[in-house]
Amino acid sequence: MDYPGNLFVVAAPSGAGKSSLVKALLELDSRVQPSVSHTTRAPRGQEKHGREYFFVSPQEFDAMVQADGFVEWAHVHGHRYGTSKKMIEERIAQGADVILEIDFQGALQVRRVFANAVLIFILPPSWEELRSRLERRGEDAPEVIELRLRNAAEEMSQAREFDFVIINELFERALFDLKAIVHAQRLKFPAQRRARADTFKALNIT
Ligand SMILES: Nc1nc2c(ncn2[C@@H]2O[C@H](COP(=O)(O)OP(=O)(O)O)[C@@H](O)[C@H]2O)c(=O)[nH]1
Ligand SMILES: Nc1ncnc2c1ncn2[C@@H]1O[C@H](COP(=O)(O)OP(=O)(O)O)[C@@H](O)[C@H]1O
Repeated sequence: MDYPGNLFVVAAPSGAGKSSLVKALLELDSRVQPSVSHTTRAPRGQEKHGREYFFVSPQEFDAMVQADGFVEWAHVHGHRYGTSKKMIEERIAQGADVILEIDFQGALQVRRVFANAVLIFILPPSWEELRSRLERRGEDAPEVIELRLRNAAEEMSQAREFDFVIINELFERALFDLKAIVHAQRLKFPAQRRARADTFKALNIT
């Protein structure tokens, strides 16, 4: 199905900088809306229910799975995370651009349902830098950091399945790349024709 809005899916190993990049994009571009996932993990420091995630119990998560409420869901770092199907479909049907920040398993599942989804993978410049970002962030216990680093190798081996890869070395450069991908998607023929209907009509382009 061809929706008027675009769907962007961003995946990366934990600590590569995906949340920071998506947050900066959202501040710059009001046409992009975040999708808020459901998770069984506990909130961290400043996180709020309904803002970073919908924090739900394993039983509530099971009920959504049974009701076919997720476009995708996966086990990540010992917890379950899922994307509500209804929330995405409604918004891209209304012409909004929606961005998902999910793990690689989920990203590949989303593409099976929304064939036009744009898959973007964020890589850190090195293993040393990935570790030091996780440590500097100061949100996770040492054993959680070790688990995330062990999972990162598997996650990164999937990068070739994605449409675009951004190396997040210099933050501003990586943000520029992310903006360029979003912008290029909007310039594709059907989107451009919808956005500039008057011009297309004046030029007799159907
Ligand atoms: N499949 C899937 N993965 C998700 C979803 N929401 C978040 N994730 C992923 O779960 C992982 C853990 O996220 P989080 O606990 O917030 O820690 P982070 O890695 O520091 O962002 C990350 O790889 C997220 O991209 C979702 O709805 N579906
Ligand atoms: N290009 C960058 N250079 C240095 N530090 C960065 C860069 N991008 C992100 N960070 C920092 O690295 C840490 C992890 O970033 P975060 O966005 O939380 O990663 P993720 O969402 O991929 O787990 C944060 O403390 C963030 O401020």
